[in-house]
Order: sequence, then structure tokens, then C-alpha cells
Amino acid sequence: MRISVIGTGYVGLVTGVCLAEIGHIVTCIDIDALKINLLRSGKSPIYEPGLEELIVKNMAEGRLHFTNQYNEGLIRAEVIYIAVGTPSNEDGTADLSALEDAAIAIADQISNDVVIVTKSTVPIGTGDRLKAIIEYNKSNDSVSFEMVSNPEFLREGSAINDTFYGDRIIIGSDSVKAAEMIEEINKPFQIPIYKTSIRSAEMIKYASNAFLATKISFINEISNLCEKLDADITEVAQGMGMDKRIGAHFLNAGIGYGGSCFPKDTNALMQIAGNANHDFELLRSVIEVNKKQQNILTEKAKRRFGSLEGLKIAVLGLAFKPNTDDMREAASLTVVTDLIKSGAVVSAYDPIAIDNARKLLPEEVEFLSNIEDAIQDADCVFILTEWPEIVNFDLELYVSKMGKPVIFDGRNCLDMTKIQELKIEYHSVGRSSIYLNHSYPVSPLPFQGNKK
Ligand SMILES: NC(=O)c1ccc[n+]([C@@H]2O[C@H](COP(=O)([O-])OP(=O)(O)OC[C@H]3O[C@@H](n4cnc5c(N)ncnc54)[C@H](O)[C@@H]3O)[C@@H](O)[C@H]2O)c1
Ligand SMILES: O=c1ccn([C@@H]2O[C@H](COP(=O)(O)OP(=O)(O)O[C@H]3O[C@H](CO)[C@@H](O)[C@H](O)[C@H]3O)[C@@H](O)[C@H]2O)c(=O)[nH]1
Repeated sequence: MRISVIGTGYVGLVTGVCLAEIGHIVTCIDIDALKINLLRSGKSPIYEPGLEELIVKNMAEGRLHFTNQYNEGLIRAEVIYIAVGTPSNEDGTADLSALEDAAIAIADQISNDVVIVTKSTVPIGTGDRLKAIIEYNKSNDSVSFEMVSNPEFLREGSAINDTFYGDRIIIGSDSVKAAEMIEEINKPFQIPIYKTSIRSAEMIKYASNAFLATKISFINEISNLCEKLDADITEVAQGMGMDKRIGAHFLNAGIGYGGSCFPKDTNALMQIAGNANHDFELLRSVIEVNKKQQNILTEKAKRRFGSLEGLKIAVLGLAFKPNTDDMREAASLTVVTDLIKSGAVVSAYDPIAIDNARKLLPEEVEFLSNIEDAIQDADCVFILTEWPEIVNFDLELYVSKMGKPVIFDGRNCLDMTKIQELKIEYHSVGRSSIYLNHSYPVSPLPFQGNKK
């Protein structure tokens, strides 16, 4: 099948490359000429494991092309995927301007019948809106088109794997023929396909992200309670997750969710609900809990040291999660900015995201190119991203580089037994702190009175 993909960000590029890998002829279009030039030279503009190798391979085999010209990119396309960004407006609603630009460009260029697929995450009803825009602006009256919603569920850092081994593919369309065509395209992935209406497909995407965000905020609240009641969140999450109705995934407590999707999509769904005169109270709490959760490490450090003024703090991990260079809504943006405001002297390290982080973090931050240099003579360490390199870092080096290390682990990713052996002071999330020369703080149970 001849396929065009509009937008070569995380979703568009991965979609285009994977569709080429299963045999389709794909042209990726982006208005960013620099990105297109980079891609034409076989380089990926984003860090995503395995992606660059597949770009090079599929270009060499003649199935993958890149252009910044719509007229060139849409020629003879049988299917057009739209995968441009839908970032947040200031009020939290989704900014659909890139999507509408793409729709107008499609309307201007299509010269044969085509199926138009929305991959971007869009408010419910957007498919209908795009259809009207394209119909109205179509330059060739004899051409007909059908709309499909095919939301994307990949995670950054494992995007290729998720595309090949995802749990489901949602195909929303009011046209049986168009839905069957998209089903046919996706067949080689051998992933269960579920067909719905366009509006249901659009809602499935928001509902899935909101549900996952809810799971994270819920476990984070339980972890805050665990700290007060001397229970261990790792054991609690494990025990909960053994119930198949709950499921073991997305129960990792920490400093909250970040990234380009959960914060943006939960806010957008709040607005979508509001516009439908529905007050989504549960989701509002999920968002609030997440905001509070990003501060817990800094608060712990303030309680521990009294003041952070002049304290040398090494921050390890800046990306919103491991295996990505994406800094969008990363917890590090809040945490590091707060540390600097509180007078701390911050050194920072991330294996991949430093270039992106430098543009977003306060200029006072010193960026180092390895963990050893970042922690040298630091008073304490903040772990914000559980990169394998940070998880597997030799704990004895904290002792030799810092003397009396104090570690605040926002991802519960270090080995507690080894930490205890090395007598490192360690504060994590939802678990008792390990204090050198201190006993564990145990909160007393509230007085129950003389109830029978
Ligand atoms: N990043 C993810 O993990 C992820 C996962 C699932 C769904 N989504 C959704 O997919 C969509 C895309 O997300 P992303 O992270 O890939 O975005 P991104 O910002 O990484 O990439 C968007 C790309 O679109 C290009 N673009 C903008 N306007 C254009 C136009 N008019 N014509 C052609 N190209 C244009 C930009 O130059 C950019 O390269 C969003 O709606 C997002 O919510 C993202
Ligand atoms: O148990 C968990 C799981 C995740 N997170 C955090 O949640 C955020 C998002 O993580 P993840 O979902 O792995 O990454 P994304 O790449 O943002 O992927 C989410 O957002 C995408 C964009 O919509 C969807 O396609 C994916 O299905 C959805 O998982 C990160 O900050 C994680 O640290 C936790 O704190 N605890």
C-alpha cells in the first residue's frame, strides 16, 4: 500500500518506519526542513532505541522516503496518516492548529480517492471536524475520502517494540470499507484489532491515558500513607498487583508522572468534560495529586537538612522516564527549579537528555558528563529517572565520592539491602528511610478510645 504520514515526531516517525518495515511504501512529510534533511541523511532527530537502524534499513530498501513538500509527499497516496502534535493551549485544551493546517494541505493536494487516518490524540468530535474542513477546502471535487481514527498507544523509549507487540489496535470509522483497509494494513503486526465508531476511538485514547494516570496517582497516595504508617509500598504494590483485576503494571510509586502525554491528555480530558457540562472530579484529583507528588523529594530534603541554602545537590536523571531524550513535563523541571530557588548548588547528569535539558533548566545548573563527576563532593543525591546506568551504578562510589552520602530516590530504584550494608542514608518513596545511626520513625496508631 502507498502510505503518507504527516508529522515526523515520536508517533509519525515510528509509525512511518514500522509501516515501511512490514512492507508498505511510505513517505513521511514534515514542515520542519531541518528534521527532513537529518532524516534523509539516515539520522533520527529523536532518541528512540532501534529507530535509526530501521530508518536506514528501510530507506536503503526503497520503502521509506522523507519530504517537506506536501505536493511531493501526497502523490498517489492511498492512505494518509496525520500524526502532528496536539499540545496544550494555556487553558489545558488541545491545540488543534497543526492538525487543521495538515487537513487544509491534504484538501489542497489530494488527487485520488483516499483514506485519512488520525493518529494524533484529539478531542472527541475532531474526526467530524476534520472531515468538514477537508470537504470544504477540497480543490478537486471528483475526489472522495473517508475518515478513520486510529489512536496511538506507544510509549516513548519502547516505541518500536510497542508498535510490533502492542496490546490492541483501535480502528474507529463510520465506513466499513475504510476500516477494513486500515485493518488490512495492520494485519502483519498480528495484534488484536478492535473496530469502533470514530468518537469511541477518540475517547478510548483519552480514557486509557486518564486511567493509567489515575493508577499512578492512586499508588502515590497509598505510598504517602505507607510512609506515615510504616508500611512498605513495594510490598503493598506487589500484593495488590497479584490480583488480576488490579494488574501488576503502573503501580510504581515515585515522584509522579510526566511526559508529553499524561499531563497534556488529562488536562485536555478535564476540558472536554467541562465543555460537555460534566465536572470530572476524580480526574481533577489525579492531576492535583500528581502536582503535589513532584515536590515530595524536595520537601524531604528540606526536612532533613533544615535549609537547602548552599547545599551541593547532584541530580541524576532528567528525562521524564528512561530511554528517551524527551524532557516534556519531566519532574526534573519542577524539582531542579525548586532546588535552585531554595539556594542549592545543583550538578546534573542524564545519559541522553542533557542537550534538551540545558535549554529548559535554570542556567545555574552545572551539567556533567558522567555520574562520578556529578556526585563528587555532593551533600546529597536526587534520583529522578531510573536509567539502567543509574540503577546499576556502583553504590560504593557514592561513599568514596561523597564521604557520608545522603540519597533521595524518587523512583525507588536502588537496592535497599546493599544500601543498608554500606550504611548509606537513604530516603525513597513510600518506604521507611534508612538513617545512619537512627532508628526507623514509626508513626503511632491514632488513639481509638475504649471502643468495644
Ligand atoms: N509521544 C508519544 O509518546 C505519543 C504517543 C501516543 C500518541 N501521541 C500523540 O500523537 C501526536 C503526535 O505526538 P508526537 O509526540 O509525535 O509530537 P511531536 O511534537 O514529537 O511531533 C510532531 C511533528 O509534527 C510536525 N508538524 C507540525 N505541524 C505540521 C504540519 N502542518 N505538517 C506537517 N508536519 C507538521 C512537527 O514539525 C513535528 O515534527 C500528539 O497528538 C500526541 O498526543 C504521542
Ligand atoms: O508505574 C508507573 C508507570 C509510569 N510512571 C510515570 O508515568 C510517566 C509516563 O510513563 P509511560 O506511560 O511509560 O510513558 P509515555 O511514553 O508517556 O506513554 C504514555 O503516554 C503515551 C502517549 O499518549 C501512550 O501512548 C502510552 O500508552 C502511555 O503509557 C513517566 O513519567 C513515568 O515515570 C510512574 O510514575 N509509575
